[in-house]
Amino acid sequence: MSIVVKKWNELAEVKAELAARDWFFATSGNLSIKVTDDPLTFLVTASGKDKRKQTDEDFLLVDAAGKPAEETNLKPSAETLLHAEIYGRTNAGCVLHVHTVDNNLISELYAQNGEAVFSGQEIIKAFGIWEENAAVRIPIIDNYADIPTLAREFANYIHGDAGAVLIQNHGITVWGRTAFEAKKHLEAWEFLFRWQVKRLLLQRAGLPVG
Ligand SMILES: CSC[C@@H](O)[C@@H](O)C(=O)COP(=O)(O)O
Ligand SMILES: [Zn+2]
Repeated sequence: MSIVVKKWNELAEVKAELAARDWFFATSGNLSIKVTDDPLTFLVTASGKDKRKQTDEDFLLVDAAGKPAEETNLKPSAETLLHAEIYGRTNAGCVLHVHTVDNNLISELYAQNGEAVFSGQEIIKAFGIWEENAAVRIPIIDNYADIPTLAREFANYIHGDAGAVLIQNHGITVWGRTAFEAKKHLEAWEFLFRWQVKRLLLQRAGLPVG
């Protein structure tokens, strides 16, 4: 099996799992997986598709600049530049972007702080952090309509081979060394977002949550 086919299958599996979670509303979301390092190429979702559907036109191979690396009628994701920034600056192997109601609410609630901070949750261990009472923080950036501008701002928050950024009233972009790690981190962030939104509502209702 060629490396492209192997990576295609791996990304298709992650895409199906995120689809099963109903995280691809209204064609939103984009995913990618690195295929080669030198030269850098990665498979990225084709733009504008319903990512819940599985077809043989789901992904296309692009280069370090996010341009198609081979002849195709498909258009790479509108947000391919963000993926390219991550692969160009880190050893990440996979990038996942989803829009959920909870990640949008958290991005709006904490936008003025420039980040959202979470602590006191066992699931934080999914980030490989084992200290008691550890806190995790996710930066929140403005949602520029101009993608090169968004990618430049986003690049300021790419600090390692695994990470995540919330784009205000838009969605989350998560990356990891492997597809497994990226998906694990995405699920952990979405757990924390959902927990916090529910917690705030329960607090508001006067229920005894911390
Ligand atoms: C209705 S989705 C809005 C898009 O602009 C974008 O944010 C998105 O996540 C999907 O775009 P795509 O070009 O299909 O990757
Ligand atoms: Zn998006």
